[in-house]
Amino acid sequence: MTVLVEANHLSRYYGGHCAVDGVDFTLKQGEVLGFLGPNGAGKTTTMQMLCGNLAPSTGQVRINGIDLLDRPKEAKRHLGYLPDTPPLYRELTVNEFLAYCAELHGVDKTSIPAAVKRARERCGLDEMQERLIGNLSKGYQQRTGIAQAILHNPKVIILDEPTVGLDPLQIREIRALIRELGREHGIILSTHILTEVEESCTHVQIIQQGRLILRETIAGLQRQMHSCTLEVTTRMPADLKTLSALPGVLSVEPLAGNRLYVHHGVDHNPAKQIAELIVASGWGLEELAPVKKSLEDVFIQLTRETGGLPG
Ligand SMILES: Nc1ncnc2c1ncn2[C@@H]1O[C@H](COP(=O)(O)OP(=O)(O)OP(=O)(O)O)[C@@H](O)[C@H]1O
Repeated sequence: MTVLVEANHLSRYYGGHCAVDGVDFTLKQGEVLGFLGPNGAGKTTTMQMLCGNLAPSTGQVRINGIDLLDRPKEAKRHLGYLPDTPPLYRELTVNEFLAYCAELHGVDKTSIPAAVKRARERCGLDEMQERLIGNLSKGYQQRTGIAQAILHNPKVIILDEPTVGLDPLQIREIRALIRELGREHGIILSTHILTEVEESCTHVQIIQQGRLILRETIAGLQRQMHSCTLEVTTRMPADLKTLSALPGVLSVEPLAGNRLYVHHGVDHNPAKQIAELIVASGWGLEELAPVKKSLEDVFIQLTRETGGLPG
């Protein structure tokens, strides 16, 4: 798969303070990369360096194989950017605004109408084309912001918090649009919303105190969400001592009613033995299921392990 963004040992100092510290990563075509991190972790600084708006103190960024520092104009032709506050002109219609942006992106004059039509269609804006931007709902304004980012058909799209301030229906629509755009382009999506990463992204990257602490596929992240705990419910009270003696069981934690948590080792899942014991003992098996950690749990655990979050 084509590598669209390659960042090598990217660092940025503000005076003596190191905001981004030796970040490496790649983005390939067809990937939607969710960029997460606690406040002040270095997300905005990294995104600004990737867009060519901020010079790195050290390191290199290549966009579609072109060095962003050596050939910025050429490299930026392959980049589309939606900042967290989209630069929209409220007094222009959608068509007027997109045509103006196409000009700014350097789209050849004769190609502008076709470029505007294509971006408008892809972002579901056809019915709004003659409306003033100031009169559009927030969801349609955000679509207009995304349309301006893809006008010049860039290989890489960078979206900063694209669903902030939208209602649940609009959020769902924008996420579907991002997934669709992700098939043809490479997308980097900065967000604070963990479920957004699960819903829209193929990969996730977590930055903490300027360093990358995780780069994973969403499938890999979902594997990390499996904890080593089983929740068991029986009809009759189970004998905790007998359960604890099963191979692989580390401890048994009684909950309310006839519910229990059985904690086990990473390499040994005793679900089958537990089920057999409950049936053989006549305790009546009602439920036996793995307890899943939320993405939030994984995020907090990772950022705590690397010493970032208090508590
Ligand atoms: N212009 C600046 N001058 C000095 N320090 C800065 C500047 N911009 C950012 N910083 C510092 O660099 C660090 C990283 O900031 P950055 O804005 O990149 O983080 P972030 O992950 O985007 O945070 P947030 O989620 O709060 O926007 C922070 O400690 C911040 O205070």
